[in-house]
This record gives sequence, C-alpha cells and structure tokens, in this order.
Amino acid sequence: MEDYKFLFKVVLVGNAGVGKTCLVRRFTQGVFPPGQGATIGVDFMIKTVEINNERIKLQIWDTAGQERFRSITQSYYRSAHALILVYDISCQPTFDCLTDWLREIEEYASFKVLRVLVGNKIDREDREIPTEVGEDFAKRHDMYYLETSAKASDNVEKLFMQIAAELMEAKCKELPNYESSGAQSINGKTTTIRDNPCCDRLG
Ligand SMILES: Nc1nc2c(ncn2[C@@H]2O[C@H](COP(=O)(O)OP(=O)(O)OP(=O)(O)O)[C@@H](O)[C@H]2O)c(=O)[nH]1
Repeated sequence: MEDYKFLFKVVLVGNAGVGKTCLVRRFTQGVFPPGQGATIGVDFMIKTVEINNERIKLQIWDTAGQERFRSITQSYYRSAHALILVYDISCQPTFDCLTDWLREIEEYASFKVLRVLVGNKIDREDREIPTEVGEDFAKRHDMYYLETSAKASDNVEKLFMQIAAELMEAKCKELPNYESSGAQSINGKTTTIRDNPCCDRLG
C-alpha cells in the first residue's frame, strides 16, 4: 500500500512554449531538459512531498498549450484541485491570452479550484511584462501570484510546496475541531499551516 495521507491533482495550463513541461520536470526530476518537443495532449508525473510530517502525493498534469489539443486538455480541468496558469514574462502574447484561459477555467474547472498565476522565465533579460502587472492581474482575478524560472530553478519548489500546503490546509478545514497555528504565504496571501492532529484522522 502506498504511504500518503493526501492525493491532490494539479493541472498546468497556458500558451505553448511558456515552460509548463520544464516547470514540472524541474520540480519532479530536478532537471531543466534540453530541447524537447511540444507536449502532445496531456502528460502526467507524480511527486510525493512532506509537509508537517504528512506525506502528500501530487499528481501533476502537464497539458499541451497548442490550440489543437484544447478539447482534450479541457477534460482534465474538472477534477483538478489546483490549476497553475503559466505565461512567459518575456512574451506579451502569452500574457494577453490569460483572459481566454480564465474563461476556459471558469467554464470547465470546479469553482473550488485553487488558482495560481505563474510568470515563468524570470532568468531572461528581455522581460516584457513587469512584475506589478502580473501581480495586479492575479489580484483582480483572485489568484495567487508567483514568478519562476524553470531554468534557474527559482521558486519552482516553492510553487508546488505551497500549493500542497494550501490544499492540505483547505482539506483539514473541512474537518471538525479545526484550529490553526503557523503561517506561510505565497506573495502576500497568507495560508495557515499547522501541526495537524486533525489530519491524523484521515486516510
Ligand atoms: N530561459 C528560459 N527558458 C525556458 C524556461 N522554461 C522553459 N523554457 C524554454 O521554453 C521552451 C518551451 O518550454 P516547454 O516547457 O516545452 O513549454 P510548454 O509550455 O510545456 O509548451 P507546450 O508543451 O507546447 O504547451 C523550451 O525551449 C524551454 O527550454 C525558463 O525558465 N527560462
């Protein structure tokens, strides 16, 4: 039997080429893959992490950004616990498409889904979208915001770990007799994490 207390499904979406596959590979395998093709349909990887002595299994679905796969990728939204919407900070069109992606998310994902906006490729020097613009977009659409580099390994671990922590927190809150202690935040939004007696009753 596999030893984990929680299983969460995390789905990455966003335009082709923004770095979704590289973010997943960096987090799950610790590598920045050299030239690889576009994702075809959907790919998935697993990583088990530990938070407050609880093992959390993350099932990470990497969807193809290309339009022609849209009908396949949409079907993966529904059961997602968290959706990571990625754009490339050095490519304005990938930011301009965010409202289209949000429309898809609203149509196909659960209303309870945790939504995180990620500006990737911050190692690049040809930035086109200032941090504040990304932050402001996220705030207006009630999303967390984080900037990452899959290449330089900036904030990638933080991204997935904080999503895991946030989802675990939300799950524990559904249980009776919940109290909280300790806090972590993704860029200002605070999510409470605690040593979790309530979680011991799960699984
Ligand atoms: N400089 C830089 N390049 C990156 C970074 N992440 C990804 N790339 C590059 O961006 C290109 C696309 O990366 P992918 O991870 O395949 O992009 P994707 O979003 O999965 O693309 P699709 O599968 O077509 O949807 C590749 O050439 C990567 O090497 C990053 O953090 N910094």
